[in-house]
Amino acid sequence: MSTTRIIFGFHAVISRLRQHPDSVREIYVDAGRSDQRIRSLASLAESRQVRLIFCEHDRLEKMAGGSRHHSVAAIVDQTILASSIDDVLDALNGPARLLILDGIQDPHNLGACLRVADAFGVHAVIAPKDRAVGLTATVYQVSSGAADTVPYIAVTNLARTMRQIKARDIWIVGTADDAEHDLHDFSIHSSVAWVFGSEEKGMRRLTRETCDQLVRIPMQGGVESLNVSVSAGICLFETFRQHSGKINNGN
Ligand SMILES: C[S@@+](CC[C@H](N)C(=O)[O-])C[C@H]1O[C@@H](n2cnc3c(N)ncnc32)[C@H](O)[C@@H]1O
Repeated sequence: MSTTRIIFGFHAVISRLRQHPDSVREIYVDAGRSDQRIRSLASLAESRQVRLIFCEHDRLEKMAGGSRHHSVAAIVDQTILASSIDDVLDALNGPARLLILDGIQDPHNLGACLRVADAFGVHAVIAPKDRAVGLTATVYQVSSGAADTVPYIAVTNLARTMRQIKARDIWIVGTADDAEHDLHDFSIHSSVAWVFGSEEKGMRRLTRETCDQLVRIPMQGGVESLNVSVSAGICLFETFRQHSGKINNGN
């Protein structure tokens, strides 16, 4: 028997319908809405043969349990995009791009990290099973569908997983505002795993020590550090920029 979960919001529900229509059991829509957005969703659901149920606003509120639902929810089967890092790496036929998140607590940050991971072609997001938020309904919603496109792999021992990644010739770059190397002067390896720390404490000591190199994003103002998803966006954009430059220059 497969486990189900509830996802909320137009982006999350539409993305799930497009990526994994067979996993969508039913969709709930606020009966008070009949605008164009709802009509497009209804026609997409019909084309994928998924039942759309118009219900009272209160029912959606209860289903959402405090999350913002934007008048739409869906009951879906849990999808597992990949169960191990080896699954992901074995399926690649080019350089790897990975994102390692060491203990993100805030679902908004994890959702935003998944979103930038999707935008910049990350092959998997890896995080510890314990002391990290995991794929909650809010993460799904904030990720705007990226939780359905980027494999999220929760591991028991992050440092051990990092060593496995290194053994596959992937360069591991940790990020910290006190790192010696500056992102400006940093040539990013073709296969790279970026590591980001938690909101409050940054990377744990062992995680930091297991990195091949540490890099900082230069900042000008008075704040000590950037938000983790903003940092991930900057580093992944820079990776994308350098790697596409290499392709364009024929290197
Ligand atoms: C909010 S910061 C953590 C701040 C925490 N107080 C610390 O001591 O690291 C969350 C994560 O974003 C990344 N980050 C934030 N600012 C950065 C910067 N200027 N350069 C590199 N990474 C940064 C790091 O991965 C950091 O662990």
